[in-house]
Amino acid sequence: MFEGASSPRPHYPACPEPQLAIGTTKHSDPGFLTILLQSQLVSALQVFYKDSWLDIQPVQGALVINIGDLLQLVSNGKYRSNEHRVIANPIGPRISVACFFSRPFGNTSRSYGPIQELITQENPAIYKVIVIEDYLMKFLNSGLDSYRALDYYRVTKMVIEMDKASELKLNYIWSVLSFTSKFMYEIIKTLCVNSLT
Ligand SMILES: O=C(O)CCC(=O)C(=O)O
Ligand SMILES: [Fe+2]
Repeated sequence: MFEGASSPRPHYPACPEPQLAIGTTKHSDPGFLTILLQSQLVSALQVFYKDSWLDIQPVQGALVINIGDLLQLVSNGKYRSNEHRVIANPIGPRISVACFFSRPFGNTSRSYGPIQELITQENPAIYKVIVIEDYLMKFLNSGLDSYRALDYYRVTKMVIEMDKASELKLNYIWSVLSFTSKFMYEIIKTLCVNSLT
């Protein structure tokens, strides 16, 4: 086994009423890569692709490779992690063997960021550097949210683009406001002066 690899065996009991159960919720794997030997028994793994769920049919002797969030981060978004889920099934138990390639265990102060060689002026870093400890906390706390831990590390640039019509409208509102406030100021001044004299 490589450093940073773990190999749990997800075990899914048969579900008598799958229509009432969730199975595993939609998620992307937090590490770099996951190599999966799917149970041949039943098709239960689904990948979210172009707004719909696709069944990943088990193929005899084939391994499924899932790209994880950390690979998306270090490749500066060139490789995209996939969102997947496992649906509940009346046939089972289903046992698959997953090998997660994540990060060296025990060293939670380790940091990762987009690979320097991939960063140019045309392709600036779209992710900040993460510290594993902080990232894992965000991952564990994200629960059923659709906002992923990785999303917290996006470099966001607020670009406010305004079309000509909105700009004209804004200028108009601004001039009306400043005229009104000048007008109001003059009225208040006159009232004050009058009341004092
Ligand atoms: O059991 C499977 O087919 C997928 C398991 C999985 O997505 C996971 O353990 O992260
Ligand atoms: Fe997964």
